[in-house]
Amino acid sequence: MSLISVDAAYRLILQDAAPIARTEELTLSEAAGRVLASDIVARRTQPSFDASAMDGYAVRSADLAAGPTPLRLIGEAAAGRAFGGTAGAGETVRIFTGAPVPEGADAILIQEDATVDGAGRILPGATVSERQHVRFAGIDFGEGDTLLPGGCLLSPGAIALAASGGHPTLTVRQRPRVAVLATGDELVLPGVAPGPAQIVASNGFGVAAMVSAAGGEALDYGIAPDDKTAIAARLDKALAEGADIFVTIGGASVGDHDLVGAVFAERGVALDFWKVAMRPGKPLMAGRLHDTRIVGLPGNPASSMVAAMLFLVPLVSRLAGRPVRPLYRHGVLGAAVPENGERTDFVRSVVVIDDDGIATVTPLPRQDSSLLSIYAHAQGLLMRAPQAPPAAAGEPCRYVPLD
Ligand SMILES: Nc1nc2c(c(=O)[nH]1)N[C@H]1C(S)=C(S)[C@@H](COP(=O)(O)OP(=O)(O)OC[C@H]3O[C@@H](n4cnc5c(N)ncnc54)[C@H](O)[C@@H]3O)O[C@H]1N2
Ligand code: MOO
Repeated sequence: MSLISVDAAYRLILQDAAPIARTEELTLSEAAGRVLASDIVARRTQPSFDASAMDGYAVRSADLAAGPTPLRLIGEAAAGRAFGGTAGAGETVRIFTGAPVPEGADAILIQEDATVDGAGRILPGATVSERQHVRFAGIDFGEGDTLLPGGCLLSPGAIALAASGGHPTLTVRQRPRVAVLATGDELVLPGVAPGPAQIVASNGFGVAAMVSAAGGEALDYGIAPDDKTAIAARLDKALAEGADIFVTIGGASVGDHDLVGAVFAERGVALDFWKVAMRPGKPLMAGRLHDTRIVGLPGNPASSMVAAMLFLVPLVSRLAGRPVRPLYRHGVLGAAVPENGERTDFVRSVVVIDDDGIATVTPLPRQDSSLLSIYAHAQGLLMRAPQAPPAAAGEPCRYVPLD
C-alpha cells in the first residue's frame, strides 16, 4: 500500500464513524462528562412556588406606594417553612431568601430598607415595585419543558439542571470500548527491571489516557510478544469482547519482527490504509474487521502518541458521540523553521497563548521519535505541510493542541 496524505487518512478513519447506540443508566455523579442518550424533560416546575429572592419583609407593594406607613408584622416564612396565612392590607410577614411568598403579598422589602419601631411594627424606608425580589413559579423551567437535548455532553451545569428537574439518574451513551495492546519481545511493564536488551513499555499507558480523555473506555490488553499466534489471540479476544476499537502499538513497520500487519491480513482485516505521509507516525494502519475498528500504531513512543492524537482521539470522540474538534488551530511561529520535505511534519512545540488569545508556537530543539521527554513537555504539534517553504518567526502557522 502506498503512503496517503494526512487529510485523506483523517477522512478515511472518520468515514461512517457514528456514535455507538448502546446506552446505560448512571447516577448523576457517574454521568458527569458523559453524553446524554436522549432528550430529558423536567419532571417538576422550578421554582414550584413564588419564592423570595432576599431576606426582608413580604409586603403588598400598594401599601408602600401610599406613603411610609408602619406595617403590622403577622408572622414569618423561611426556606422550607411557609407562612400559612394571608397578608392583608397594612400587614407584612418576615421572610427569608427561598421562602414561599405568602398569599396577599406581591413584593419583598429588603431588611436594609426597613426599621422596627418600639411597638414591633415595620417602618418601610423605601417603596417597592410589584414583583420586586420575587422569583415567580416556573421562571427557571416548567414541568414537561425539554431541559437537555439528547447527544449533549453532560457538563457540571447540565448535571445540576438534570438534578433540579427531578432526575436522580440519566441514560447516557456507553463509552466506546477500546482495547489497547502493546507488542514486542523487548517490553516489560513499568516497575519491572528490564533485561539487557529490554525496555519499559510506555506508549500503551499514554494511549489509554488519551482514549479516556476522549470519552472512551480503555481496556488494557497488556503486552504480546512478537509472535503471530499471540497477537492473533488478542485480536480474537477483542472481537469476542465486542471491543469497538482494537489498537496495537508497535510491529507496524517492515522489519522481520513487525508482525501486526501480517496478523491483520491473515485474519481478514480490511485495511483502509497503511502508512501515512507524516513524520513521526508513518507506519500507521487503520481498517476494520466485522464491527471492530482496527488501528495499528507505530512503536516509537512519539510516533504512537502523535498518530493516536491525530487519528485515534477523533475516532473515539466520534464513537462516543462527542464533538470532534477541528484538527488544527491557528498560531504564529515563535522561531524560524526550515523548508519541509515530502511528509507532513508534526513538530513537538511549546505553545504559549497570550492575553489576546494569540498562540505562539515554538519548536522544541530535538525531534527524534523516541523522545518522550520532549513529547511530554510539548503543548502542541506545529504542522508543516509537505514541501512548505522556510518560514520566519512571526509568520502564521497551524498546530495541533495536545491538551
Ligand atoms: N526499513 C525501515 N525501517 C523503519 C521504517 C521504514 O519505513 N523502513 N520506519 C521507521 C519508523 S518511521 C517507525 S515509527 C518505526 C515503527 O516501527 P514499528 O511500528 O514496527 O515499531 P517497533 O519496531 O515495534 O518499535 C519501534 C521502537 O519503539 C519501541 N516500542 C515499541 N512499543 C513500545 C511501547 N509500547 N512502549 C515503549 N516503546 C515501545 C521499540 O522498542 C522500538 O525501539 O519503524 C522504523 N523503521
Ligand atoms: O513514523 Mo517514524 O515516527 O518517523 O519514527
